[in-house]
Amino acid sequence: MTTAADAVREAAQRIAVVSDTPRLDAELLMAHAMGVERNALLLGRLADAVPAGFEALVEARLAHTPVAYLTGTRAFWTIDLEVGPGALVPRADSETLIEAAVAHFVDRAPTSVLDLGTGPGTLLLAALDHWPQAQGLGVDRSPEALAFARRNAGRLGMGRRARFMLGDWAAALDARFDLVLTNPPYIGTDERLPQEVVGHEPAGALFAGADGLDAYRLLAPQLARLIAPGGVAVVEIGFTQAEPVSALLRAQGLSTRVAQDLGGRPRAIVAG
Ligand SMILES: C[S@@+](CC[C@H](N)C(=O)[O-])C[C@H]1O[C@@H](n2cnc3c(N)ncnc32)[C@H](O)[C@@H]1O
Repeated sequence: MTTAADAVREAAQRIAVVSDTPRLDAELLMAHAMGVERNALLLGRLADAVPAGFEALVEARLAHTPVAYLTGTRAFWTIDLEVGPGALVPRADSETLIEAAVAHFVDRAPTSVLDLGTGPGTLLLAALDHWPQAQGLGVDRSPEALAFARRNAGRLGMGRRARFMLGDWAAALDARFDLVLTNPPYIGTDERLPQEVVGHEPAGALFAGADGLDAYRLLAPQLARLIAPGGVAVVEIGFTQAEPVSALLRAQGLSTRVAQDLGGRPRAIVAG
């Protein structure tokens, strides 16, 4: 009999053609097909028979579908988020923004958080999980993404602390917030991306004009009026964008510093 362990091994070999993390992908798909956490696989369920549905998941992965769209969830910071087509898959690099915010609020906790371009609620819900007394607002122009965000807030027991609004960045807002988080689209329109990204994730979450800076040009003046006294904005950047984005923020009278991701690359601008 082919065991789940055999099937994971074989699937990983096939998935290696489309993924840099084939063994992890195969294990996540097997855990999903079995209806268990990946940890349960590592604890021995790989001796089980291959569940129905595993092969279809592998086929979809070979067609470049992101693993998170197949399993329906993605871990981010301390929370698990429900994700699917219509919402960007949260990236580990974006945890740099939460780390930078935690480093800023050493002596006090933020009570109000704004997440511009919230997608499935990623940065807002991670921040509210970290600061249980805080409340917040997530804005996105994508109704599909906001549907995921609202479901995630409910699933995580944050339905009363997290509100979500359909909108064009902060155009409709006049309040100030202790913490403003944003990871807007920042890819230049000519940049080449992997098939699993361009073929599956929403273009409106990725691209921002020829130089990738269009969203920052709109956001910079808005951020300057949104930050409460003593507060801070933390803005994700592509690793070549520290200079131009800092310049846009400084032109609005904000002071800036760069925060690096775990790979030591510039990943966020902290502005206040
Ligand atoms: C890179 S994704 C980040 C999503 C989410 N914050 C995350 O990390 O998973 C950028 C998000 O900004 C949203 N967005 C793009 N343009 C926008 C606009 N003008 N106003 C509001 N949201 C916008 C997209 O729909 C998308 O959800």
